[in-house]
Amino acid sequence: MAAETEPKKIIIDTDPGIDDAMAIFLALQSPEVEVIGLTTIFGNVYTTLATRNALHLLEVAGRTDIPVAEGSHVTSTNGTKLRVADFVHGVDGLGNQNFPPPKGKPIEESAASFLVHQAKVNPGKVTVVALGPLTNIALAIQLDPEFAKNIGQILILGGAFAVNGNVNPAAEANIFGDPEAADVVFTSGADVLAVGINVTHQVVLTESDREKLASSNGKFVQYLNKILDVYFSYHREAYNVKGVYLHDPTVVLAAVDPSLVTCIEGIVRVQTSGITRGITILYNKQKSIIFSNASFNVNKLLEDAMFLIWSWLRNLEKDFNIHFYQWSSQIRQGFLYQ
Ligand SMILES: O=c1[nH]cnc2c1ncn2[C@@H]1O[C@H](CO)[C@@H](O)[C@H]1O
Repeated sequence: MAAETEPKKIIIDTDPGIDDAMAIFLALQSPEVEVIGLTTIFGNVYTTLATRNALHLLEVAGRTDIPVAEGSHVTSTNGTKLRVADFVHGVDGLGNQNFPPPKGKPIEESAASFLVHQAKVNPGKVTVVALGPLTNIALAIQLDPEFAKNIGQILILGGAFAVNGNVNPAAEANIFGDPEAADVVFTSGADVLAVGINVTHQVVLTESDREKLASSNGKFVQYLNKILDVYFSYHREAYNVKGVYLHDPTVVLAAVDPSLVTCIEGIVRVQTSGITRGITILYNKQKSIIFSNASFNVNKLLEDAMFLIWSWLRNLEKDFNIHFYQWSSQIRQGFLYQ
């Protein structure tokens, strides 16, 4: 008999957020992972609203057994001038739907302390899926010098590797939200896998995909269909695309099925000042340069989005009860790159 593999324990650090909602539902629908907690952060919304939305999404999913730990309200350098993307996700972060307030409450422990604690009791076994600015993760690293060693892997939705950013030509939104924190994480020595917008902009849920989803009466798809309007409008106006980028779900897929992922390895640093504040620089070691600073550590970048949409749909199909398999051949032909 095949040995049962234990599901991978994940903590989702999140700023919900429409694509965060998709990612959280996707994780809850995937038996390969066990969501052991949500930690919250500013980004798409302020932290207070992120906590409220995280609790709400767990109530929608019927998973109030999962704890929510509230994260930092300020950046890792105590910055209070936060850039919040309500123009992408609506003022409530969930497509302006006026959902009722959640019944549940966050736990007493802070996000950083929850991360430290969980990594300590399950050394090497916990994956953090970081979907917002990296403040909580940097605080965890600063709180416990052992955290970078204890944590299994840190998967990051962030960075714009060799492409323009989405906040400005240099910076991607999550890195821009707290560049100092991002640099702490990339140089921490932890096992870091970054999924930049150079990848996620290839993972598009089109209008016709959405129509197919809408024809399902699954609970998650009905909910997502409601909140997606605002996200579609934003993408049409800002990027002139007839679809939405599946940023956060792509990172969850890298946790659910690492075999989908091809990576390149290199050193990543984040610029923290000037007009390129928030830019992510990858040095992929094609040329041997001797650095005077020996503390650089190697990070991995998700390189290839080829099979991700297919896989995303495969997972949600459990709820959507419709069939998408014919799409995989299209994806193999490379339409993602057109
Ligand atoms: O133009 C933008 N400005 C700010 N945030 C954005 C923009 N486009 C997408 N996102 C949000 O930032 C993360 C990816 O960078 C995603 O969470 C996405 O929803």
